[in-house]
Amino acid sequence: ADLSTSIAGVKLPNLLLNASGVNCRYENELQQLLDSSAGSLVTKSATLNSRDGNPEPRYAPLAGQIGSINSMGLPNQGYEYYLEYAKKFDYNNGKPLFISLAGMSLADNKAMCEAFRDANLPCVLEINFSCPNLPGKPQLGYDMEAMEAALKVLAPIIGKPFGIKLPPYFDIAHFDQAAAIFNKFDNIAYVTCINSVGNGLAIDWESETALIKPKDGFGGLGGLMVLQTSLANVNAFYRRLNNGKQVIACGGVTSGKEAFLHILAGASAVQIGTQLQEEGTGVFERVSKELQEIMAAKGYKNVEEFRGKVKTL
Ligand SMILES: CC(C)(C)CCc1c(C(=O)O)[nH]c(=O)[nH]c1=O
Repeated sequence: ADLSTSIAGVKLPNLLLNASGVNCRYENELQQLLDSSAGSLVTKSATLNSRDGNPEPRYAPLAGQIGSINSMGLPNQGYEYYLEYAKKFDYNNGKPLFISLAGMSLADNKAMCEAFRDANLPCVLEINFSCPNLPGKPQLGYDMEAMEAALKVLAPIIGKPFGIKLPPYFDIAHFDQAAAIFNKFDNIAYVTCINSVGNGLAIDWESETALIKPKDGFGGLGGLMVLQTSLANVNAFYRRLNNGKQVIACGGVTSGKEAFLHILAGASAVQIGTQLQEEGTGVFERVSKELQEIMAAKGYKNVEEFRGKVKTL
């Protein structure tokens, strides 16, 4: 079965790719993704200057393989490292390149977007709206006015199709408000739903201790436990976005089954985070095969035949 797809004007031979943040901070990790069965790759969200991130342990899998918790603190090489990588990237290798940006301020996001615009490269920018906002204010993705103000500055600078990485929403009014904002910007080509479910707390019952060190153990939740929230965000934006805007799914994909569900919910591509962290890049081959087996069993030749076709009662 054909798993290829197009996003923001670039063609992915396979709709599976990594979630930003996992196995994508360093060039050697990015090469591992290129050498895998993934159809594309996205870099670790970049900030203006390089960052070490939070003290460890800052990532932990949850017992029973139900998911993960992380408070990495945006460890990355600084945007110029990823700009250089994007300048020497072989765009004829068959897999497109996505670059994630998470400025610590609108000024930082503006400067990074201007640098990528001036370099005029075929890579696709994915702006991480879980980036922090002013102190005391929620992350950008939860501040509708700040999110619209940021897009009014960044969308014209980027000029060409780009994507935004969104935190999960849990209120229908928020789906409505966020989608109405995104529909105002013609060059928002896609949204990636979801980033980790913010500020969970994982505690080990034997040691009576939080699993991760930063933020008193508070961190973003990922993996199978966030699947239903992710499916809802994928489908909510699939139903609300117009003018051909697409949705990339991220959240809870451990096998072909969850990838299939995300496509039913409306996803044009599917990112894998926690399962990639736990299993390694072989996950792309395994999930691709499982998805193709499911499609064959159901008689689907390509994903267009069932994308967004989730039935309701
Ligand atoms: C949470 C932020 C540090 C503000 C952004 C980077 C990020 C991180 C991180 O680097 O801690 N972890 C996630 O699960 N998603 C993210 O978007």
